[in-house]
Amino acid sequence: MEFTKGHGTGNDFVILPDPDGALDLTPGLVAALCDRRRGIGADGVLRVVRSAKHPDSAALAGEAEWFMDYWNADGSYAEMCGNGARVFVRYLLDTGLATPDGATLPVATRSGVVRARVDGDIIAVEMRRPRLYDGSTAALGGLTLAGTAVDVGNPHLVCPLPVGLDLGGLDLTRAPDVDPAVFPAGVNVEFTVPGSPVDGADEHVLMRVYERGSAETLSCGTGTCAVAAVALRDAGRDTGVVAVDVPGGRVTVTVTEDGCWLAGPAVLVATGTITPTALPTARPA
Ligand SMILES: N[C@@H](CCC[C@H](N)C(=O)O)C(=O)O
Repeated sequence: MEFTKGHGTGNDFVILPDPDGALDLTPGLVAALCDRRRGIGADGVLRVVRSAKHPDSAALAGEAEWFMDYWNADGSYAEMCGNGARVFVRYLLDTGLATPDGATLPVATRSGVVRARVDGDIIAVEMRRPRLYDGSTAALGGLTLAGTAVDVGNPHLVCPLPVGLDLGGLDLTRAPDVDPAVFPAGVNVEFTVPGSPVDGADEHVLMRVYERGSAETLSCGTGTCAVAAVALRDAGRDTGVVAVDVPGGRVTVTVTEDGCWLAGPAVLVATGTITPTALPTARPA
């Protein structure tokens, strides 16, 4: 089984080419591949399959040739992965499965078709405009933090920290407790503090994230979109450009009237061959 390893601002993925959808990809195999000591190690898996060849994307085959079959490290599915989409596009281009023609490149996901633009090292994807819902809370380490629920195709809870709380001091070695009535399918939880002004950005935010299905990651693209939308709302704006610093680097989020562009580096670092029989015993998600 061939693989490529790639990342977007440190959010890392095992990429599996499977154009005809022939691979029997199970939650156990995904978890084994993502195991950082016994497998390859990653926050998630991106299977590269023709849209026409996968039941979740066949209806989108007329709009996008390739389907990003995204899985979290624990073997669960997610509807959308912003950094994954950017790395997926890097893979399509570098392997010649798609050709940059100056226009946007469509990619099918479980949350619909996203469009990508390439500018050298930077890959930007346009996703849906984040939808802001009611407040909820996240509890960790004896703190209960207020946040805003945000839908970016997948669920998020954005919690700006009260003044005086240190972002780096949060213990994200375990999942924050959230309200299961508000998030019955789980949620990605972002914690933020304001940053100092950045040229070309209307707002600047520093963020850490605890991802559903992957634990703390160095970056979460959809999370940065959720954070940007909340920062703009709190600044009294509907649209704008937000620089978001994550532990793995910086992305730029541009919220428009009808969408949200996520831009940042996307890098492929290795290719190789997996020995499936040597992987840790498949375990259920
Ligand atoms: N890291 C991703 C989000 C991946 C999915 C998430 N863990 C979920 O379960 O919703 C991103 O870059 O958006």
